[in-house]
Amino acid sequence: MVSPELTVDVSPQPWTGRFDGDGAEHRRWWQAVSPYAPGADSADIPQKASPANSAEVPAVILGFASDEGVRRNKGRTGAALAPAAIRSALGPLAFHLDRTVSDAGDIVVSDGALEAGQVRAGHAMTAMLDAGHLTVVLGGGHETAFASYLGVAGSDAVRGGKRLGILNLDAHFDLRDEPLPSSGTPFLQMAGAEAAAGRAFRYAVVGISEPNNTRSLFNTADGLGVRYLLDEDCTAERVRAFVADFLAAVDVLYLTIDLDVLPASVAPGVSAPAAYGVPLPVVSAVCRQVAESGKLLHLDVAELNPEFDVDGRTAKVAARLVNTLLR
Ligand SMILES: N=CN[C@@H](CCC(=O)O)C(=O)O
Ligand SMILES: [Mn+2]
Ligand SMILES: [Mn+2]
Repeated sequence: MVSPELTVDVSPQPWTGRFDGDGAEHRRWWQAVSPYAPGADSADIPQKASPANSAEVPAVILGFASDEGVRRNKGRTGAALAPAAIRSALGPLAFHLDRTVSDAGDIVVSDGALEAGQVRAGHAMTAMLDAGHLTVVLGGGHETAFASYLGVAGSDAVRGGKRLGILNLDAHFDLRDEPLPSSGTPFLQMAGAEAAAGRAFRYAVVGISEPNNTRSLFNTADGLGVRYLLDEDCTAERVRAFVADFLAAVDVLYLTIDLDVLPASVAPGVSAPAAYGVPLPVVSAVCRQVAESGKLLHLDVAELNPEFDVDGRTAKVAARLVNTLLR
């Protein structure tokens, strides 16, 4: 198999964390993660390309260091620092995973060059997906989601006819109709791209805050057939049933977590903190449910803003959710 090209702006940096020993029983993320080398791991061995157990699919992490989407959306910038902050929070965590994890480094969005960065990240992701990896993108503002979509939409799985579902954990629809793409527009961009590709747009959102989305955004969501649960309706039981229904209607899932879905006390380090929010145990249960479905193709975590974080609280939550999804 020919190794796919990978061009990133920042190569993988060393991971750090507490050292308890070299043995497997002492292993933490910083000891387990290796630099991504296209073609080097078991995913490229044909008989291992589709492991029977989805918990053994190798994962690869890619950072999307971008402030431009939030800047264009008139929010508080700082999310470009998030990939490094999430890696720092992941590094010391005990490693209980059955899969390998590698780090491909970062795509860096320079001022104004959002669209080009999204395309570059998408290409890198598609190559990783087609080599048999579970891809994990660390944003960036929620403009990260359109980069993720480009990667997923270009994959053999989706081009080959697998029904794609996009599940967003978010206080916002991010269906804004604006002249320029931003952190507020990615899912309307996806709706247009899916229509152009002749595919159904399957988009569901858990955690919508009614006072933080205008009537116009609700109308757009209704017009596109978007399924959603309001934050106040997010009991564990209702969320579980909602996610199960959505999963049943798709073959592969792209899960995107906008950390502002969580209460501001749990996730203060975001551009737009949530006054209400979905409790962490409910969000964590969704992650477990998605992981156990075996349908997870790609995930990303967006909107962490380390400049407004408190004691790294939001970064730690992001790391914990990534760990749960890969477990
Ligand atoms: N990523 C997008 N976020 C929200 C921001 C809302 C706000 O700033 O209040 C949106 O565009 O709706
Ligand atoms: Mn969002
Ligand atoms: Mn949001």
